[in-house]
Amino acid sequence: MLFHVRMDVNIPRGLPAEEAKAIIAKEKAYSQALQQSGKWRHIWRIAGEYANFSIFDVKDNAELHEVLSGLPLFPFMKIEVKPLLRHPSSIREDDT
Ligand SMILES: O=C(O)C[C@H]1C=CC(=O)O1
Repeated sequence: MLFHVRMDVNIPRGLPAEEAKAIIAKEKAYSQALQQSGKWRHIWRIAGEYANFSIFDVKDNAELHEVLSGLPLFPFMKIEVKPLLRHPSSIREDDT
């Protein structure tokens, strides 16, 4: 199943810089492993915001929840999810 996900990150100002740096490094490794696996299909930065639009390809809602709640930055994120399905006019082979 495909999901469009928006993640807005808000790291509290009080979090020590070294701690924030370590969490961001973990997040990058976690994200890149999921991209390698094919479950995190796309990620784009939203210009001018500490936020991204992503496309996930996972088995079901439960797997999406597991993946998202495992994000090292999860405690500092607002996440919005929209389920996607193939558009009947689509000419692309890879959007299911
Ligand atoms: O920077 C972000 O958008 C938040 C998060 C998502 C992937 C990653 O490496 O960091």
